[in-house]
Amino acid sequence: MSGESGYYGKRRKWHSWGYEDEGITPAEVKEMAERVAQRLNIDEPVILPDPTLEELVLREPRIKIPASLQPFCTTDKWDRVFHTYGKSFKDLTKIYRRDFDNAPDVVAYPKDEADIAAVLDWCGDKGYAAIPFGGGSSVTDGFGCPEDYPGAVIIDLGNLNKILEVDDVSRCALIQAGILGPALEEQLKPKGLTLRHIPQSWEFSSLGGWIATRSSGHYATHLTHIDESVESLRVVTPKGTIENRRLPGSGAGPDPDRLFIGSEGSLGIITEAWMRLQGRVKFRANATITFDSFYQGAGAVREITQAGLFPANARYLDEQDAKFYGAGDGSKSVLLLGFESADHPVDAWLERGIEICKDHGGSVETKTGSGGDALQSSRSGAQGNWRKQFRYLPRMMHTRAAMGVVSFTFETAYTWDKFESIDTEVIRRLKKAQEEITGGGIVCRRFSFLYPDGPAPYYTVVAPSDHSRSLEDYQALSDVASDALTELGGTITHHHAVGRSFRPWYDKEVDPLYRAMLAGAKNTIDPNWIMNPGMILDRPAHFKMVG
Ligand SMILES: Cc1cc2nc3c(=O)[nH]c(=O)nc-3n(C[C@H](O)[C@H](O)[C@H](O)COP(=O)(O)OP(=O)(O)OC[C@H]3O[C@@H](n4cnc5c(N)ncnc54)[C@H](O)[C@@H]3O)c2cc1C
Repeated sequence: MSGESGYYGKRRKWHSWGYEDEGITPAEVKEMAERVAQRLNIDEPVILPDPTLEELVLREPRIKIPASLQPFCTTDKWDRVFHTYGKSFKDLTKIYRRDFDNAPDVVAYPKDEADIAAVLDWCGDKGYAAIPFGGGSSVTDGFGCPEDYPGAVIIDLGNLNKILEVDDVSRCALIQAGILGPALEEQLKPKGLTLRHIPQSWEFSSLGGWIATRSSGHYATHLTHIDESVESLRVVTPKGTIENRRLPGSGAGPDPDRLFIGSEGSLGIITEAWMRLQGRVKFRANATITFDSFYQGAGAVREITQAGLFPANARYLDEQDAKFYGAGDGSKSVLLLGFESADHPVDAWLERGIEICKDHGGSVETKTGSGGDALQSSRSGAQGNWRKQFRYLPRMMHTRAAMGVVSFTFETAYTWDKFESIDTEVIRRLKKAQEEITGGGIVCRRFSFLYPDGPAPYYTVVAPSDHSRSLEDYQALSDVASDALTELGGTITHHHAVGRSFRPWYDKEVDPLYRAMLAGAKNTIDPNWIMNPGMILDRPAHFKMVG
């Protein structure tokens, strides 16, 4: 059973991104480390070797698996290690520090809802934490087990990986929640349909994880969040199963799906979803446009979004970000603008977008319309480099942890009226903190998603450090960013979820009375507070086990 659950039936690396049989060569690691070291003026980075399973010390499992659950539950070391962490900089640094003090006690690989219900019953009886696991790509500490629980059980949904039904009249499909991005699209392709929800973590993230974290995918505008593609959900909770009705829209009270979308495993386990689909893309048109300054191009991007053009792609990178992704030479901000359709040519939309950019002083570097090979052009030049790095960089992200530099991203959203003032202040505070804490570093940003009323800026922070303090330096810098966003009026997360990492700031962002109302809902369906403790809400101090 160990590690072989899931559609592809093969093991993934537990200390980095990718399958075990996919090699990142030592030369690639060295090249990446040298590039980062050069940009941060580090003379000779010390690159730690990859950790091995043998050298890790785990505490003994604190709990015993009942006989009825043994066929799909395990305490094997590999399984406990693989499911200890997500993939944030903090996680990867702890992995390279060989710190597995808080590994889960048991990992369950349920085949169906009956197995899930049986595990939840067991956890409910004993007070063990029950923690759902989709693709494991959480970057916000989505799985950590609280110390005050007598045991922690990870529920890996990798065996729930099928498309169960396709309604091609309404263009929807019933899909199991544990399916990863590639398997989902593979199974839809013969029907000529697509979900077209492609976060950067697509290869190793699941439908249930996307819904539980309100992820954002391929579309820079319009169908940005997974929320818009959910038609209805089925959720197994400790108190029973909730199945919502399939409806294209409804005015019947608060939306019952919405409570679970973004609940991060704290209310129950999403097992199936009817998802709205689309035809596969036939027409594309795209252009690369440069601007002398980030704020100049931001004006163009705002006007495009407010004109109702809804580009599929409108990644707008500042000078440093463009250089980092190979989309520019570091002297200009770069807008990668793209339109697509399964039904009609989109050249008119691109032309209007370009017109707006030119009004704001933009220069068109490349352009391909529906008549040309827009697919090919999105795979070459600035567009292609960005696309390639977008897929390749996750495979290399452990390098930064291995070399002891600080490297993390964070994202937010706020309204356009506050854009320049918040952005300037966030960068000012981060640069000051970098001077004080790490003696310098890089801060760059892009717009990853756009709304008519505001952008979702995405910041990358890289700073020199060393193995003895990189985690502490990361936390100090990340706290500065989180404090700034909360104080200045942005959200603490646009699409990476709250997790345990951003709970203190989420608690400030959301009205206390609303959180009390959520706690009431949780108490009804999870009276022993076993579901992913610490996510969104904390178990009340006066809590007593029931049942
Ligand atoms: C390299 C990289 C790139 C990323 N790019 C993006 C991006 O472009 N857009 C974006 O939105 N995010 C991105 N992320 C963050 C992450 O991929 C998303 O949060 C994703 O939605 C998590 O899906 P998952 O299946 O991996 O969930 P997991 O990491 O397995 O779980 C995330 C949380 O959801 C809970 N959960 C998982 N499945 C279920 C379920 N079926 N029912 C209830 N709760 C569940 C877990 O308990 C956990 O708390 C990225 C992460 C990495 C490492």
